[in-house]
Amino acid sequence: MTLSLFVSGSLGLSRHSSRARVAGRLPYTIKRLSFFFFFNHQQQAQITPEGQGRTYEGDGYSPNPGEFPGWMSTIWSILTTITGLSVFGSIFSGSQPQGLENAGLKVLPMLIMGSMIEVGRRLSIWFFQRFKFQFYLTARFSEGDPTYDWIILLLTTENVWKRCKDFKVTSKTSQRKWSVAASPSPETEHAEYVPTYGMPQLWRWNGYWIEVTRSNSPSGGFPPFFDVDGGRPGNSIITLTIYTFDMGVLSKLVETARLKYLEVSRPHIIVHAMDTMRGIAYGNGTLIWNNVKKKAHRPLESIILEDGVLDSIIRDAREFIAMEEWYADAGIPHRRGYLLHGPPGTGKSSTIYALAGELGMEIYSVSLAAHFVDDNFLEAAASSIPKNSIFLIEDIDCAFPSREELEKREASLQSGGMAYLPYGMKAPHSGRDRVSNVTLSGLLNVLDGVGSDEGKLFFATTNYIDHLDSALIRPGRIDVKVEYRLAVKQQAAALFRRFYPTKHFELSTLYPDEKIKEATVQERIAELAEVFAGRVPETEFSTAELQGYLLGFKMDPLKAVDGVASWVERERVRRAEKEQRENERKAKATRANQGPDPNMFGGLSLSVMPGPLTPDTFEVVVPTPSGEVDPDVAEGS
Ligand SMILES: Nc1ncnc2c1ncn2[C@@H]1O[C@H](COP(=O)(O)OP(=O)(O)OP(=O)(O)O)[C@@H](O)[C@H]1O
Repeated sequence: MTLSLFVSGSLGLSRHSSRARVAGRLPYTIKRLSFFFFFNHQQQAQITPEGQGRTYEGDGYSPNPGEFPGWMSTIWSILTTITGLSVFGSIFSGSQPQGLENAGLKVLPMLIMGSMIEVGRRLSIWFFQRFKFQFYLTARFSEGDPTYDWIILLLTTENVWKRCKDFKVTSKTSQRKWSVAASPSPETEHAEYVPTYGMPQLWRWNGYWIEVTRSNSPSGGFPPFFDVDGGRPGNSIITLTIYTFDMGVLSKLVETARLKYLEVSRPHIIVHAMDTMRGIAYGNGTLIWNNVKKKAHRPLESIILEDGVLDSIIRDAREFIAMEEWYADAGIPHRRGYLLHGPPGTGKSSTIYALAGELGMEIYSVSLAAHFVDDNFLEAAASSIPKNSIFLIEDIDCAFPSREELEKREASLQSGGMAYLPYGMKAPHSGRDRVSNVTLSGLLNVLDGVGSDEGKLFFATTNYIDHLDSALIRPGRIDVKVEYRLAVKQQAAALFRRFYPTKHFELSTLYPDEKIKEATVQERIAELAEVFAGRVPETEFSTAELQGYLLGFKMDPLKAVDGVASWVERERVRRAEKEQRENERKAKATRANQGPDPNMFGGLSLSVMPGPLTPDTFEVVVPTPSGEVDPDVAEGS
């Protein structure tokens, strides 16, 4: 009775309520109780980091199956079923109040029991949640973000996945894959073993227990036809659950991972690009700098430029990095833009890679010609690049013609025969007018905006500086312009010396026949280098071309020197022939662009023959796409 009164009171029922009313109000009261506990829980859920193994749906809470002891739920459902049946049975078995009274008397203790069990269950969940929220914190690392690479490297080096039994095996390439050593001598391995990290792992780090899980984010409904490390669609997410009160543990862990990453990647140059397939799949805002390549560190000495050029670039970049505070004080955005321009194969890209290695920076390279890169994508890409990185756009001119170029084309269309093009026919070069979905204003915004802030170096390369819009290369966007030229004699000689390091040669092999002189190997190589450079005409060949020639004589500097003059002649002839072919092609294109002669209709030439116009008196000449007349003339019929 006491218990019954207590429950009645706690349920907000008056002592004067009849038992029937108790039975009637009970479901409502239980609901209210549930709401009370749910409400408390939901408050907590709002401050809970995501991904903690429970689901919150709408405004209700449903613990995941198996999360909380299931026996309580079972007992509760049995009790409520029995109770419900008894109540309804009692109500409908007899219409007399006496019957109802008896039913209430029998059922009430069971109801109370059930309610108490449910209350207990809810309370336990509530305390359990609070305990967990107090004692752990979670951190999520998404693939594509630089922190993902830091953490996965730490997990790999700490052998967190050593119990993993599921691997994806691929052949070794320059693509970075975070594989684990499958044998005692991984250097001799020809394959890479990437754990698929299917099972959660428990890891003890610096005295803290950490639970590591890997999941894949939803692919946004994109068909799962492409593969990721785990062989499943979607962007991989590493979740760390650290059992601690102290938020500092997380930042210490991330910093340790970052330092480890820097240490491991220092011998390489890391180049991030966007993965095409994922670019499409996650073009809806999620950026994936996931195509990561490791390149061998390129020593600065291996870059052969005219005296002082390389030094001045490095000095400028170092000064920029060191003067962050000065920029902030002066209210100038801390960014610096470099444009390296000049003929192909003169060392523009090589300079950037060597510089990245020297400054310990990673390169984030975007191709404006990629079909999934538009203004929004570019802006998001640029702003997701971490501080102290190089943002690189190679061949920036290929994305769009300059305003001047467009005006020229416009004028040519106005004055030329293209005005006569029949409806629906495209100008031959119209497909090349826009090889990119990025607009000039979009690119300017990126260079001015957040993407270029925060200590990032922006590098662009081009073979045609005069094709670039003047707005693009004005100071503030491009601060330093460096011209690369075809090789001068001093570069040819330096390249020769680099090609033939003294340690590989005996003096006897550096002299023809027996005319060996008193000299060191170094002196002899230097002498040969001067002869070589003397035979290479100045600013006629790129460094890459000279390198290509020398590669044919890797161990034979004498032959390289002997053959260079005839190679120069052969190259000149080849170039002249190429130029002639190019001129002919241009002439044909111009003829085609000049439009039809007065006898042309819709691109078809009509030659009217004297006499009456019958099907036998005209011929249809079908121009080929290049503007040439098809030799197979179709006779009118
Ligand atoms: N100045 C140079 N010093 C050393 N190597 C060079 C130099 N120029 C070119 N090379 C060599 O030639 C090859 C191509 O060089 P690189 O890609 O840097 O030229 P680029 O100017 O960027 O060409 P492009 O304009 O076609 O991109 C590389 O293998 C590089 O080693």
